[in-house]
Amino acid sequence: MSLSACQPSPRKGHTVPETQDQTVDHETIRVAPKALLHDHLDGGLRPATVLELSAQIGHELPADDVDGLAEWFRASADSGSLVRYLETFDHTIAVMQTAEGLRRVARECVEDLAADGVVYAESRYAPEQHLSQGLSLDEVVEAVEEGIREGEALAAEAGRPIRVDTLVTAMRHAAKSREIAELAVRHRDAGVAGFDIAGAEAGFPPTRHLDAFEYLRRENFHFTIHAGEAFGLPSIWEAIQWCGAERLGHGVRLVDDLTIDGVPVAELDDQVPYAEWTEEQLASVQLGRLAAYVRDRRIPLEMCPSSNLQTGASPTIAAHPITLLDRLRFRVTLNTDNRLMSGTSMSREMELLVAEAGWDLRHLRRVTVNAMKSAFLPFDQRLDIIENQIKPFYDG
Ligand SMILES: O=c1[nH]cnc2c1ncn2[C@H]1C[C@H](O)[C@@H](CO)O1
Ligand SMILES: [Zn+2]
Repeated sequence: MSLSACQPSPRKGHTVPETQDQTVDHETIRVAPKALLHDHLDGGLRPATVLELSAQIGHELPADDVDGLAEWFRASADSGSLVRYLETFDHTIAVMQTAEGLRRVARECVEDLAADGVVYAESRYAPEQHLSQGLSLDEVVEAVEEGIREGEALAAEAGRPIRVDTLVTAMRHAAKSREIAELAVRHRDAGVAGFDIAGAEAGFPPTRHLDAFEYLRRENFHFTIHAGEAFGLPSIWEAIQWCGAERLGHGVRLVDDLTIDGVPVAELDDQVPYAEWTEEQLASVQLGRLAAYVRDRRIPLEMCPSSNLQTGASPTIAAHPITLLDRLRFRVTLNTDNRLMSGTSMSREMELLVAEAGWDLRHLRRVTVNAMKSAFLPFDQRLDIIENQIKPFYDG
């Protein structure tokens, strides 16, 4: 992909002079420090690792070489339906059933993120899906944390320091969320920074898991909820107002609560890309009560553009609500969701927005700082990363 390839490359030290045109080239994006809040551990395996581990355990795969398998995941996830998208995880979860497999996948995840310039990430997975070979829930968490610490050490040795915390997820169709919430809290001092629910959204509202969320609040623990991806405003409303979610996983359907003269913005006749909207057009957008609450309270949106294209939540990158919500100053963050299923990375998500949605370095800085502000990390540590890693790069 060519991205303003004629732009001057950044100064030595990879900082960007304040006077420089804010368009951004491939190399600047690659080296820019990134913060990632929404990345599934079981959605980010290397195809080569899936092949190798499958061969060891006799698991049958739909392709037998690296490129073929990578393409199979991407194409199969490209179904336009979240439920079908989720079926592809059978092949990654199959090779994450032993401590060794989990440790390796976690280690490689950290190395891959660090190589992409990510300096802080929260990696999530559902321990209840990794019990088929006899591991206990605690053993699953311990294996993942070991792998992450190994990955952090290797990345530091390679000169790419990264901090990775985990979010422990409960599957929303199951009835284990209270037990999983207690598991997360048990490991809070060993790298688990928060809790989440994931899986098919329609038919499985967040309030099914109210007991878990009430428990987590009593424990002063952090949680986010996948909401407003395959289902609309009621799911977001429940996640925030009933369950007390601190952040929203996706939240893309919040756009349904934005109107101009009573018409939802996504249904306007004249569909101009959000990047091209004038200030006057932006000022004419009316926020419904829920959208206004989300913006007023600075509730972070963990947005994942490529994933949303695959599940049908958005038609194109240019028309993705992330650009409108950012321009309206919601607290937007940019994420990968599932790097394997989307064939993506943080750099690629940034490149797509620059190439197709009019983003420049100021947008990338904003979503990066937003993500760090919204991390489930102690305040002083968030500040340290913003001041010492993110701002020195983006502000030059
Ligand atoms: O985007 C998603 N929405 C809902 N659930 C998801 C998404 N991506 C991954 N998951 C599910 C599948 C994984 O097995 C599980 C835990 O990471 O979370
Ligand atoms: Zn997700």
